[in-house]
Amino acid sequence: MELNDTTDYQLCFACGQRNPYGLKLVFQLENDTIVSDFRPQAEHQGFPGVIHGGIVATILDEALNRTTMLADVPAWTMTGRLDIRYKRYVPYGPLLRVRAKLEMQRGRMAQASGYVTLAEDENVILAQAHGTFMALSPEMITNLMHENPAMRDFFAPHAQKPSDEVAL
Ligand SMILES: CCCCCCCCCC(=O)SCCNC(=O)CCNC(=O)[C@H](O)C(C)(C)COP(=O)(O)OP(=O)(O)OC[C@H]1O[C@@H](n2cnc3c(N)ncnc32)[C@H](O)[C@@H]1OP(=O)(O)O
Repeated sequence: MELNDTTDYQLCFACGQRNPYGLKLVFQLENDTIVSDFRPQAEHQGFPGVIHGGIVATILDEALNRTTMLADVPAWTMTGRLDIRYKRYVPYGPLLRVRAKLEMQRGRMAQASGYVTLAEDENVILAQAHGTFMALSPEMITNLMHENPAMRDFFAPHAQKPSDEVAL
């Protein structure tokens, strides 16, 4: 299972390593948990010294979204709903850590939860989230691969099987 896009696309705002404006998140698997560390840059602040809530939301969104790769039927998903509780302000400076877990999968829908802490102190939760994610249809993945050939390797396991293909 590939958690990170290593194709020559890599333009996702959260995880694309070629996106000059992106967060360049890299995900790892620790048992059943998706984990990523992130060091905010000056331009990620809202109030001085405080990481913008939208950036925190992006980190949580992307991490929760990745948990659907851990499902019995792994799937690339669209975020349908994301509920965030900002418990404490996220400081500019220290390394951050996000952890996310898949809670359930039923049909095309999955639910996940996760939280952001300082990497050096995971006891204090700064923000936590719960979300609902809907699997991209095989047809959509097939279209994505058609329009973005560079992403074929990434999406191929989730594309339509030849037997599913509709005769033209
Ligand atoms: C390249 C490297 C990797 C990149 C990863 C990038 C991750 C990016 C994460 C994102 O930012 S995704 C972009 C932000 N999200 C969107 O743009 C989603 C926009 N919304 C949609 O496309 C559709 O509304 C959605 C896919 C979420 C659902 O539409 P569907 O047509 O697939 O579902 P439908 O409306 O038929 O509903 C099917 C079931 O799901 C339920 N459902 C749909 N949307 C829901 C929702 N939001 N929350 C809870 N349940 C939902 C719905 O009630 C229903 O339940 P039942 O079957 O029991 O009737």
